[in-house]
Amino acid sequence: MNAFEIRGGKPLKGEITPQGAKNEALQILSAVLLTEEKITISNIPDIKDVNKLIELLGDLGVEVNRLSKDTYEFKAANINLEFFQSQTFKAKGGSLRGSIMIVGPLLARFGKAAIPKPGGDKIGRRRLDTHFLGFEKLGAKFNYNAETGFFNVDATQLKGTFILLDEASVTGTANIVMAAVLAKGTTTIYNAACEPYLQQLCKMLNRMGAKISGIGSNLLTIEGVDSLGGTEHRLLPDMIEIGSFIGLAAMTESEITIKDVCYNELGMIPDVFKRLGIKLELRGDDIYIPAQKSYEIDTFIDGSILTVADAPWPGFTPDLLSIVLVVATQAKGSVLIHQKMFESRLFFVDKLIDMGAQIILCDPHRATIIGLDKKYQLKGIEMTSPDIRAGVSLLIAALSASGRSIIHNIEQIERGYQDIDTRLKALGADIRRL
Ligand SMILES: CC(=O)N[C@H]1[C@@H](OP(=O)(O)OP(=O)(O)OC[C@H]2O[C@@H](n3ccc(=O)[nH]c3=O)[C@H](O)[C@@H]2O)O[C@H](CO)[C@@H](O)[C@@H]1O
Ligand SMILES: C=C(OP(=O)(O)O)C(=O)O
Repeated sequence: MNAFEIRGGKPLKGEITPQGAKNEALQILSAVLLTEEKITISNIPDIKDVNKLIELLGDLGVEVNRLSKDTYEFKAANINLEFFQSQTFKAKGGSLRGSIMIVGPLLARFGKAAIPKPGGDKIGRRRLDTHFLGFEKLGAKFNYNAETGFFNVDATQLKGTFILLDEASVTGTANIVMAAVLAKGTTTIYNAACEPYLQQLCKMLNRMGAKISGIGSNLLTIEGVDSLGGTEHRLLPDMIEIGSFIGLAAMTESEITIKDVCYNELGMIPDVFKRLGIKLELRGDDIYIPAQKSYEIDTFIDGSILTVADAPWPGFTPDLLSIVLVVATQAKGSVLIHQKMFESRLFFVDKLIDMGAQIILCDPHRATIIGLDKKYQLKGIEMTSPDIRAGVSLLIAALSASGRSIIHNIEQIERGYQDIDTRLKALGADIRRL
């Protein structure tokens, strides 16, 4: 297992460009299975989870052509459905969360699909009911084979229908949309997730010939078509990286410009950081963060302590709550972090407490942070990254802390952040891979 050694306490300076969005990439890559024609995708991040899915597509028989560092061409003309039975598929398909989204397209195009129980972060229960209840509504038969650990679905012909999702699941909505585009008749999906990455997926599917309306809302209407064609697609910048860099700048008193952020797609992310007292300016389509000695957490209008909670889009994404939490440890004032969606994502606060942060973990979902207002610097320690976002939060804490920190299990961070050590070094960070 690799580790990072960080010597913290140095302000950083410069420009950083966000990578293409990890979670959009996983949806868009799955969609290439819907057509036998060529699909070109650009701004693909070179990160573990995305590369694993690309490899899996290749194993399934998709022709994969890398045109440049971040641009690939895919052609899913000859899919090997036998591959589902293999041990390789079990190992690779189960190693990331995003692989679940190959089920919808395969079911739609070939009438059957299987997937081992998918991986991803260990951040609490991560059920898949929404996905399979949706497929069943479209007429598929579903079974989970406890012995093999595989979810299987099959259908001779999917039929459009009204589906009220049991929750606004992001990957669940993407999966059901990709199944419904080739179903017979009209599908209406209510309580659909509507975050920008899903909007991107729906727009791409429409360019391929699908008929989806209601994009951006929680009510999607999909008129099924017989087949889909090729297209070109560019991924948005990764909004979680953008939020992480805003947090990094504030914590380390750094002057940083985050380039080409597609500000209009960031929803309430900039405002949440502003409520922590962080100054940021929109310059063109860049976010400029000046070096700040201090930042003060807002209160609610009635003077009560601010709560930052996650919610399905357009609410605040759960993937940035760990970053907000770490940034609050050095703010002036207090904030309650309420992680409603995942029940095991806040346990990493132990490490921050060891570093000197003042945090009360109220229960698995809530933590109160009493900001130190930079009066006491965090101190470097040795720690292990439990999940991707906690990992980056610990990295930010280590960069702001005095002395030396070691972060183990950085594979978690590298699931989602491309060349993070090299890019931070370019800003002046003292970070070394062990
Ligand atoms: C590969 C990928 O894209 N992963 C993202 C995707 O995961 P993923 O699609 O797996 O997450 P879901 O949207 O299905 O659900 C996330 C969690 O929130 C809960 N939930 C969801 C909706 C709802 O209305 N109420 C509710 O409580 C679910 O039970 C689950 O515990 O979306 C999550 C929520 O933005 C992100 O954290 C993940 O990074
Ligand atoms: C939880 C995340 O990823 P995944 O769903 O792939 O585990 C994340 O990106 O923060």
